[in-house]
Amino acid sequence: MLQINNLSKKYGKQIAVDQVSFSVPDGRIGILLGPNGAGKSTIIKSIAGLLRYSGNIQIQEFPAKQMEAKRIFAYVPEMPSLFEALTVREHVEYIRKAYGSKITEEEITDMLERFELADKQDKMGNELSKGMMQKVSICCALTVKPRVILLDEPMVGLDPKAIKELKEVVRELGQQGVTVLISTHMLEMVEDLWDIMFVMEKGHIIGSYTREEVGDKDLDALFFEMTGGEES
Ligand SMILES: Nc1ncnc2c1ncn2[C@@H]1O[C@H](COP(=O)(O)OP(=O)(O)OP(=O)(O)O)[C@@H](O)[C@H]1O
Repeated sequence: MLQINNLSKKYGKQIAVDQVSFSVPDGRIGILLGPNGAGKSTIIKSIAGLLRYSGNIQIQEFPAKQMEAKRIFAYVPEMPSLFEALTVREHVEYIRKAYGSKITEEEITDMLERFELADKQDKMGNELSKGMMQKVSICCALTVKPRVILLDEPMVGLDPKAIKELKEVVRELGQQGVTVLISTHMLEMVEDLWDIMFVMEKGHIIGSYTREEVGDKDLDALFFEMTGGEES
């Protein structure tokens, strides 16, 4: 479970996020949508512990700032940032050891194969394309075996095969009871993926729906209805 209570963030005098509260239950896939400047990245970075903020963020039963929360939480940033001098495999090993993850060798091999990184295991971080870096970043997050995972624009720069795999992985995570939150502009990429959606505008959540509530209504229609036609 991911729970945000009264989250506020100011940059100087400007209020970027104003008393926002929402939660994503266990095993559910949440998506965070909103026009440019709505405050999505500010929320994501607050959850990931990269910004100072006021309010409470809870990861499972732990406050997000506690070590117990950090151990069960993984974050895929919008811009992958890898160690230049570690190979693909070493990135995964590093995370496995740092988190004391119970991921098995077989699971690592399977994950690297799914993201077409198996034959690139010995490439260094600085020898990878942007898309490959993104895939390594995703694999590092999966290596944690998190209970809560946050993905910021995860499909940007990925090829169609990687997008397909990522969607499948996200669905599998949900089935395993992992809580997922995806921030994205690419409505078509998450159309068939989400369980609960949150739409932000000007620092507030202006609407939230569960899949059950909207039936077959498509995500585009819902989004534009709520934002009055502004581009995502
Ligand atoms: N480092 C910063 N310093 C000052 N203002 C900032 C900073 N980062 C964001 N802002 C402001 O906070 C508001 C919310 O920005 P944020 O990046 O969270 O929006 P967003 O919804 O992620 O937008 P986008 O879809 O364009 O990524 C905007 O008005 C933005 O100008």
